[in-house]
Amino acid sequence: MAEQESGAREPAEFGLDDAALAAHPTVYAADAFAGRTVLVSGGAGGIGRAAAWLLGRLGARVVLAGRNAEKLEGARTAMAAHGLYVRTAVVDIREPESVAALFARVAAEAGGIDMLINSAGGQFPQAAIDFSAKGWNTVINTNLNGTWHMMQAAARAWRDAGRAGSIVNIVVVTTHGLHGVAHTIAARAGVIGLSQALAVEWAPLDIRINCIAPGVIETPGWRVYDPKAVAAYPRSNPMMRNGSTWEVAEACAYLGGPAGGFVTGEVLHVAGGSQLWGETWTIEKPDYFRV
Ligand SMILES: CCC/C=C/C(=O)SCCNC(=O)CCNC(=O)[C@H](O)C(C)(C)COP(=O)([O-])OP(=O)([O-])OC[C@H]1O[C@@H](n2cnc3c(N)ncnc32)[C@H](O)[C@@H]1OP(=O)([O-])[O-]
Ligand SMILES: NC(=O)C1=CN([C@@H]2O[C@H](COP(=O)(O)OP(=O)(O)OC[C@H]3O[C@@H](n4cnc5c(N)ncnc54)[C@H](OP(=O)(O)O)[C@@H]3O)[C@@H](O)[C@H]2O)C=CC1
Repeated sequence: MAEQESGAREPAEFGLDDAALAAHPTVYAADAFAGRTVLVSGGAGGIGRAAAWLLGRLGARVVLAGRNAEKLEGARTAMAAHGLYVRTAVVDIREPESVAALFARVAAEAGGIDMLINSAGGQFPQAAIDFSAKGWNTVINTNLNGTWHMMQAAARAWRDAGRAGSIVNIVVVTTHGLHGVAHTIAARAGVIGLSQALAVEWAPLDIRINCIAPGVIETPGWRVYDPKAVAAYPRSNPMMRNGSTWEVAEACAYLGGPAGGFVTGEVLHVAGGSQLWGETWTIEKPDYFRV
């Protein structure tokens, strides 16, 4: 892979750690989310964790959700030590019953939510022609069906409580330059289309729905990618660098909070322009494309 370099790093080194997330400067006022409750799926992962830290620091009560209780507890402990209000809940977003139980618990223990960030998701790199039925179904179930279960449960809770809400779905860049993850592009394009349909259908319920399409953002999720592919990520966009989870977190605060009050059905790329120029190969680039 001529265009990819060596320089492998350990997955644990990817992204901002809790100490950095506790101290990172923010453009938002310290009380911008005071009185709000935010549920973050994938909240112990890279992007979700940064969003949880930011919104918690801005005064929100935060509920972190994911499958791995130990990971969730690690994130909760770090944030609680900083004086933030954090609760955790185990959920598999692919299972409607698990999602229903999550929302029942959040209603009972936190009085419901005002904002949902769907950051739970992921995929593995593989040439599409080699996808197994199980692999395809896993990625579609996680990213499209799982996100839908979370959105519908949130909307039902808001409708029943007569409460306004906003949803931010973390997707991927679907329109240009991301290769080797066709299953996730199909799933996320589905989430974008769904979000646009629901932005209209649920506007009468005072529910806003937007998506963020991150480009290459350093997180532990990168562990499934070949180190040689990862080494090439900084050259995959016109800004010639990787993005940080904080940059996505601040976009979540904009779209999901009061600043984005008149924005719905939108897709915000936080991708250094990779939706326009550049290529991200998560698998080895075929010789056919080498010029
Ligand atoms: C910068 C680039 C752009 C984007 C970056 C990011 O999003 S990074 C941040 C995002 N974060 C992430 O992406 C997090 C990392 N990703 C993951 O954890 C998983 O890819 C997941 C999201 C599918 C969850 O899976 P899970 O724990 O629910 O399930 P499981 O692990 O048990 O797999 C189920 C089935 O899927 C198949 N299959 C799975 N892997 C491979 C493979 N390498 N090869 C081939 N096939 C594979 C296989 O069929 C397997 O069943 P089997 O044959 O074993 O019986
Ligand atoms: N990092 C990047 O470069 C990019 C990331 N994205 C997307 O952003 C989102 C967040 O990614 P990132 O933070 O990097 O990745 P991480 O892998 O760090 O975080 C993803 C989190 O999702 C949770 N999760 C996965 N499957 C499920 C499930 N079925 N039910 C509940 N939780 C689940 C995992 O938690 P647990 O293990 O506890 O289940 C994990 O902590 C993902 O959708 C990702 O694809 C998009 C473009 C680029």
